[in-house]
Amino acid sequence: MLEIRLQHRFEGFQLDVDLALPPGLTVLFGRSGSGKSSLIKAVAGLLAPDRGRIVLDGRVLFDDAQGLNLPPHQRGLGVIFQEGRLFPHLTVRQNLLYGARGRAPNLDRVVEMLGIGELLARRPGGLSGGEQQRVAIGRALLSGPGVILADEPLAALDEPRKAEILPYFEYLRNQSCPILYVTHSPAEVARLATHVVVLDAGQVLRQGTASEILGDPDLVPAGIRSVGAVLEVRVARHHEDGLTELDAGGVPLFLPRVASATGTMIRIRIAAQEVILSRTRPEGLSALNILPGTIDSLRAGEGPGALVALSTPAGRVLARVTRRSAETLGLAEGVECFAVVKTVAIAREDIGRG
Ligand SMILES: Nc1ncnc2c1ncn2[C@@H]1O[C@H](COP(=O)(O)OP(=O)(O)OP(=O)(O)O)[C@@H](O)[C@H]1O
Repeated sequence: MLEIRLQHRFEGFQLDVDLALPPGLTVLFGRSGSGKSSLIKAVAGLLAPDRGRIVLDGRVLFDDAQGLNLPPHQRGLGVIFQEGRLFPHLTVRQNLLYGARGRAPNLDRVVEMLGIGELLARRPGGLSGGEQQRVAIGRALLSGPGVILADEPLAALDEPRKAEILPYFEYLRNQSCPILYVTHSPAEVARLATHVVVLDAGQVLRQGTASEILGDPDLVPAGIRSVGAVLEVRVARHHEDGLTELDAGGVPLFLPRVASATGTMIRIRIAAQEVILSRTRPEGLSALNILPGTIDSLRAGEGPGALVALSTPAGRVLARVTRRSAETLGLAEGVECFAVVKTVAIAREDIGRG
C-alpha cells in the first residue's frame, strides 16, 4: 500500500494530492503539465515536496513534519523511465545485478521471462529501444521493490516495440508489487490499469476504473476522439478462418485471431467512433459484431456530434454519432438499440490480458 499526501509549489503551479493506492497497476493520467511526473519524482525521492508524507507499506519515505526524506536508493523502489537509463559502461548482466545490489536469486527467471538471455554480455549502447526497456524492467524487478514507478515507459518506442513491451507490464500487474504508471495513451490505460487517477492542474480530478475514465470525454486528455469502452470478455473459440470468438456476457463477438488461450479473460477497448447504432437488429450487414442494449445516456457535444452510452450484456458500450442521426433515430434514454462493431475496428493494441 502506497500513501501519498503532498503539496508542492513551482512558480505558477501547485501540486496538491492525497492518494492511497490500491494493489495492482495505478495509472496517472492527465494532460501535459498536470503534475504526473512531479508526483512520480516525489515518490522516487527526486523531488522533496514542500509539505506532506509518503508511506510505503507502513514505512515512511518522506515526512516534512519529522524532517524525514529517505534518499532514492533507500526507498525500495523499482524505477522505469521513458528511456532505459541503463549504465552504458556496464553489461546487461551487470545492469541487472546493480538493481539487486549483487544478490539476485531470481535472475534466471526474470531473464527468461523478459527474453533477454542473449543480451546478457552486451552493453546497452548496441541494444534496440525495446531491448533496453526490457532490461530496465528486469533491473527494476530484481531490486525487489515495494512499488514500481514507471514514467511513460513506452513513450519513446515505436508501435511494434510498444506491442513487444506491453505484455510484460500486463504480467507485472498480475504478479508483483503495486505499480504507479504514467501515460497519455488511452490504449495503455485500457490494457493495463487496475485503477486510474486523473490529474488536472496538480490536483486529483477523478479516480476510477479504466472503463469509467475512458468513457468520459471530460477526463480523457484527447477528448471525444479517444473516448471508448473497455470490456472484459472471455475467449470462447478460435475459428479456422482466422477469427477468434469471444463471449461478451453471453453475446458472441468476433475479432481477428487473438493470441490468448480459450477460456482466458481478455480486455478489449472499443473506440466510440468505431460503433454504429441501429434501432432494429441489422441484417444483411458485413459487420459481425452486434450487441443489443439500452441507452443509458445521450450527451450532445459542442459540435455536430453526440456520445451515446449503451448498457449491454457485455458492459457499457459507447457510440459517437451525429446529433442529426440521434434525432432521426429517436435515440433517447431508455431506448433499446443495437451497437454494431466491425471485426477489424478493434486494433491489436486495444486487446490485452484480463
Ligand atoms: N523543476 C521545476 N521547476 C519549475 N517548474 C516545474 C519543475 N518541474 C515541473 N514544473 C512545472 O510543474 C508543472 C507540472 O509538470 P509535470 O512535469 O509534473 O507534468 P506532467 O503531467 O508530467 O507533464 P507531461 O505529461 O508533459 O510530462 C508544469 O507546469 C511544469 O512546468
